[in-house]
Amino acid sequence: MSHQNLGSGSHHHHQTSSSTRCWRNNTALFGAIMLSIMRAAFASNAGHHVLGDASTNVLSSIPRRKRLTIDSISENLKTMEYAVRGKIAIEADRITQELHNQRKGISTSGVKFPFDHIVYTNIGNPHAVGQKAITWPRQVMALLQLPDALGIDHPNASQMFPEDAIERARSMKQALEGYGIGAYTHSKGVRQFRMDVARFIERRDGAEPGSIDIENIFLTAGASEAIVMLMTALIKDSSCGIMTPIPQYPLYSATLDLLGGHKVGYYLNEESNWGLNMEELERSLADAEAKGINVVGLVLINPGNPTGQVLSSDEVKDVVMFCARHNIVLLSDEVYQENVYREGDAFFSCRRAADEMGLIKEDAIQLCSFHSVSKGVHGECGQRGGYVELVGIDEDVNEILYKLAASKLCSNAPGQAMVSLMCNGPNPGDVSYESHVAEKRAVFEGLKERAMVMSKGLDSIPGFSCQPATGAMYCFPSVQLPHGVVEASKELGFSPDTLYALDLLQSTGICVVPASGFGQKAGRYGFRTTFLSPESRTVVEKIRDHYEQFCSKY
Ligand SMILES: Cc1ncc(COP(=O)(O)O)c(C=O)c1O
Repeated sequence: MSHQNLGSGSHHHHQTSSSTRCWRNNTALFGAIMLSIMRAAFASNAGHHVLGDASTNVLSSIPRRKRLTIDSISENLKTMEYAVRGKIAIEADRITQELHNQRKGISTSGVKFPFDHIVYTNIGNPHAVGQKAITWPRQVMALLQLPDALGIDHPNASQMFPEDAIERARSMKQALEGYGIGAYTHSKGVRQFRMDVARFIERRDGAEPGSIDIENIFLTAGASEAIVMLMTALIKDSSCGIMTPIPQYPLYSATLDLLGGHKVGYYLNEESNWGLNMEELERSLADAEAKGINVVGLVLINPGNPTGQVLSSDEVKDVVMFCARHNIVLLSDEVYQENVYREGDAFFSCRRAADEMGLIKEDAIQLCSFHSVSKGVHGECGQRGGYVELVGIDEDVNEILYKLAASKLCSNAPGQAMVSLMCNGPNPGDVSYESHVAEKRAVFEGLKERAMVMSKGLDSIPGFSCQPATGAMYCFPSVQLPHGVVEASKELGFSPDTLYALDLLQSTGICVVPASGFGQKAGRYGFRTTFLSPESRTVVEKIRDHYEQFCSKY
C-alpha cells in the first residue's frame, strides 16, 4: 500500500470512484486467497487448535517446520564428545535428583538405592567434594567485591580483615583503574595482574626478572578459554591437525571436533607410568603427514590428566625439541604444575626447557603455556581464572588473538583477580603469610596422601592395574572385564567400560568416567577417578567389593 493511499482529505476523495472499485476487487481477491490459505493450513494442521481471530490467518501461514533441529544443527557440534560430563555423569545427576525427591517424600518411582548420596569422582572439582577455599585470597576477593565504604574504607575493616588483605585489595582496586571489579577490563586482562603472572613465571623458571613481556600474557576464563582460543587460531582449515596424547583430557578432542581439525593421537606408555616415547611421537607425526594432514600443533599435558604422571626435565626437553625441529606449535597444558607429590619429582615447564636449550633466544620455538586457578591447591574452579603465555608467537598473530579476546570484551574480572592472587600471594613477613602457607600445605598433604592411598588401593584389586599417581588429581586404572561384559555392551551400543561404570554407579553411588572417554589402546578397559574426595579410602573398598560382584554377574 502506497503512502498516498493512507492519506485522507480531498486528494483521497477525489480518487474515490476508481479506487473504491479497485479496493472492492482487491478485497474479493484477498478474501479468496485467505480462504484458500486457511483451507490449506487447516488441512496441513489437522488436529491443531485454530483460533477464531484475524491473527489466526497470519499464524496459520507460518511454517511449522523448525529451522533448528537435530538434523540441521552443526554436524561438528553434534558429533563432539565430552566424556567428563557424559552418560555416567548425567545418570549420576538423575540419581541425585531422585534421592532428593525420596528424602522429600515426593518420589513415586519406588526405586531403592543402596546408598544415600553420589560420590562425584568424575571431575577435578575440589570444592565440590568438600575442599575448603584458602582463606587469604577469599578475603581479598571479598574486599574487591564490597563497595569501598563497606570494605577497604570501613572504619572497622581491620577488625574483619587482616591488614595485608586490605592493602592488597586497595592496590588491586587501583589496578582496576579505580572502577573496581564491575567494569570491563583490558581485553588481555588487567595490566597489573598480568605483571603478577609474568613475575610468577620468572621466579618459577629462574628467568631473568623483567624478561617476560606482559603483552604475551592473556588472562582468560579458566585455562579452557585460552586453549580454545589458540586452537581456533591454529586450525586454519580441515587439512590441519593437532597431536594430542592418548589418553588425553577431552577438551582437546572436543575442540578439534568442533573446529573440524584432525585428531592426531600419540600414545603414552602405560608400562613406564604413562611416559613419553619419542619414537611414538615421530610415528604419529609421520603417519599423519602420510595421510596429508598438516600437523600444526602438539598438546602436552604435564602433570598428566587423566594419567597423573609427572615428566622429567629430560622428557620435557625432548618434546620441546621435537616441536622446534618440526616447526610445530607446542600447547603446553601446565594446569597441574603445583600437584607434584613424589619426593624427587619436580615440575619442569616447557618454557624453562626452551630457555635452557637456547630456543627462546634464537626465536626457534613457538610455545603457548596454560595455567589455571582451578587446580593446584586453590581448586577455585568456579572462579574461572586462567592464563596463557605466548613465547615466540609472531606479533601480528598476537594482535589477531587480541582481536578475538576483544570480541568477547574481556574475561571475568574476579577470575583475573584470582589468577593475580594465586601468582602473588602474601609475602614473608606479611601477617597472613604463615597461615597462608600452612593452609596450602595442608591441602597439598591431603592430596598427596589420597593419591597414594587410592592408586595403591586400586592397584591391589585383583584384575586391576594402576600406575602410581605422582601428580595431578587422578588415577587411571586398567580393569579386566569379563567377556560377557564386552558382549553385553555391544548389544547396548556403548563401550564395555561404560557398562562397568554404569553398574558401579547404580550399585555404589560412585561416579567415575569410563576410560574410553579419554582414549586408550584397543582392548584396554578402565576408568578415571579423582582422589579429591575425603571418602577416597572407602571408595577404593567399595570399588573392590563391587568388582567381585560385577564379574560374577557376567
Ligand atoms: C588438563 C586440563 N587442562 C585444562 C583444564 C581446564 O581447566 P580450567 O578451564 O578450569 O582452568 C582442565 C580441567 O580439568 C584440565 O584437566
